[in-house]
Amino acid sequence: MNKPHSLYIGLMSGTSLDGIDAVLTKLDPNGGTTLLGSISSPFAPELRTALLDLQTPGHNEIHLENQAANMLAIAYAETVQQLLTQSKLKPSDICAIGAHGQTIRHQAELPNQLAYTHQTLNPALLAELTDIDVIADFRSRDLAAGGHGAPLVPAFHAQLFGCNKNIAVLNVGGIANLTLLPNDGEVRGFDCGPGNMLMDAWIAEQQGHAFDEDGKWASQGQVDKGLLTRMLADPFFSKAPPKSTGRDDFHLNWLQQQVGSDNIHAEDIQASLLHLTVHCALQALERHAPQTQTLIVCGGGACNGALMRELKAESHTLFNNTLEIVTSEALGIDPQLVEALAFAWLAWAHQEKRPANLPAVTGAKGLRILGACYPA
Ligand SMILES: Nc1ncnc2c1ncn2[C@@H]1O[C@H](COP(=O)(O)OP(=O)(O)OP(=O)(O)O)[C@@H](O)[C@H]1O
Ligand SMILES: CC(=O)N[C@H]1[C@@H]2OC[C@@H](O2)[C@@H](O)[C@@H]1O[C@H](C)C(=O)O
Repeated sequence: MNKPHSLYIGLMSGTSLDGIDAVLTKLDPNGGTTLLGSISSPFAPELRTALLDLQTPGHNEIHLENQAANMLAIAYAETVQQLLTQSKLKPSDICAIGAHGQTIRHQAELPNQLAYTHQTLNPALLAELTDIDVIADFRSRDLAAGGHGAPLVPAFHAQLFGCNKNIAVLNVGGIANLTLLPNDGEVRGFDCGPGNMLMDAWIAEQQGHAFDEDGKWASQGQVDKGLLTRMLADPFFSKAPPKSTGRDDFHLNWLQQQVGSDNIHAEDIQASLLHLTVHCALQALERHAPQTQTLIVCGGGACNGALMRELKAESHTLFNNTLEIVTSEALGIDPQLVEALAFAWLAWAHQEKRPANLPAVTGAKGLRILGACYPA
């Protein structure tokens, strides 16, 4: 605290489980962000397996979870070290690290029970290894105040993209989430359904690839109308916000149940999953912000050419050719770094004692300061 600079590091490892996105940013006194450097490091296979195994309940979870939390802290610390070396900086130059951790459970609505969410990470070890203040556990306080603890990026999207136009931001990560930035109203946002996660899971199961490069495999298939209809009948899609989801709700078993005993070609399943992602996002946008003029796409899905083409094609029908769709790249922001930038900003907000949740988004009963600090 009280460092002369306002340099922050943001560390994000999201629901795709593809690795760590790290950014070094300079924060101005109003929360304006200037990106100074970035690194993306894929997870080592054993760490990815350990984190993936924890997504479903299993034997000896407490031990396994703590081991994974330690491994993740070590992987985060190595990434921070690379970022410092690359930027020719030392730990004392950095105000704080905002570290998301890995979501392994997200139970934001439990009938007759208190809700919870859990991002695994050993933040004390990360502070010890880096000698930098670490801010972690950003979601719990919002949940304690009755919110979903997610999505948290809408406040940052408002800061980054401004609120004076009818803009929406679509993050297509493992899960897809929308931020609505109307020019005359409150910032809103919610998770709209699966992003890349089911497509990743299906191509991994069928072909052993981590993801469908540029959506090429999906492009070889046709949407299966029966499968699409069954998938869209999942109650999550018709729920009103606030709403959030994760691997707890959408996973390979969920897909296999929807396919059932139908004999559908594997590439048609992939095409249907791509269409599901596109359709759910645009339908939610049309339902909640039909006046939107520009949709900014970020997250790894922005790098999927087939997904971007289908978003544009489907929007012509739903929005009558009035919706412009761009990736954040067009605005000079790497789509894959937006969430890591958000966690640097959330760390800044914590250190500045500024509330960073949006009750209109998460459903919390009030504004709250997010995160817990582990001093260097
Ligand atoms: N060139 C590409 N072609 C197709 N898909 C891609 C490409 N590059 C990235 N992706 C997709 O983006 C995913 C990673 O996206 P991202 O890093 O935004 O997710 P995340 O941050 O883990 O998820 P979330 O936002 O839900 O927390 C990959 O798993 C893959 O599905
Ligand atoms: C519980 C959790 O980790 N949720 C993630 C996930 O990934 C995308 C979407 O679902 C979003 O709600 C959230 O992440 C971003 C960073 C958020 O909080 O805004």
